[in-house]
Amino acid sequence: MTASPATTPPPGARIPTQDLGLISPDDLRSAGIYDGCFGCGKDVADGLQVERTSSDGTFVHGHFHVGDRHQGAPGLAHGGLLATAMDEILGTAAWSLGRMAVTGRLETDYRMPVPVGSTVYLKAWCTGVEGRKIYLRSEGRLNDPDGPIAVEAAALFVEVPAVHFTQER
Ligand SMILES: CCCCC/C=C\C/C=C\C/C=C\C/C=C\CCCC(=O)SCCNC(=O)CCNC(=O)[C@H](O)C(C)(C)COP(=O)(O)OP(=O)(O)OC[C@H]1O[C@@H](n2cnc3c(N)ncnc32)[C@H](O)[C@@H]1OP(=O)(O)O
Repeated sequence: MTASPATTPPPGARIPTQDLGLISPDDLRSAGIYDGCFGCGKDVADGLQVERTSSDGTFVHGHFHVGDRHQGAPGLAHGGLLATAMDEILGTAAWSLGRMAVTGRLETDYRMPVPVGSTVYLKAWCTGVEGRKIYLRSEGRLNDPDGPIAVEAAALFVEVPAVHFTQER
């Protein structure tokens, strides 16, 4: 992955090990908080419906199925949707560290076309934290957790206060 300086942690940035586990859409729904995410909302018919499957303090994993509604070129996934999938799993990795954070910068490398009908297996991990800045990487593999890398990303997430998500911001 060719990451820019903005998404590369500075020397000495620490890598946190805290793992709060996955916050699933079901958790959010039952808490009455949130059900409308384009990336993971189960009831968002045209969304990606990314399913998060595990978190072990280093890596978070998930997957999604590429449907007709995700097409760009005929029969192939749209690149913007693949970037969205990267954003989703990167955000999951940041939040599973107990950090309320939003995407500041997202860089994506597309390595292979992703056909409609594929399942993309997602993985993300933190490469360093400095102050409010959280550096992360992710990858999406084709049709198998160990399949070829079709898309990969580097990102800078920035920690924000809860008011970021309210009308009062
Ligand atoms: C997000 C999910 C919400 C859901 C909530 C509900 C339930 C949660 C449950 C589960 C969550 C699980 C998973 C999450 C899933 C998906 C994640 C999706 C994430 C998104 O899809 S989220 C939407 C897109 N996102 C935005 O909508 C952000 C808009 N934006 C801003 O809100 C501000 O722009 C902000 C806050 C980014 C910074 O603003 P600010 O004023 O607070 O701080 P400031 O500007 O000082 O930046 C501080 C330091 O970051 C550096 N920095 C900032 N941006 C940079 C850039 N682009 N390039 C290089 N460096 C950058 C500065 O250079 C400085 O660095 P330094 O400290 O060294 O000077």
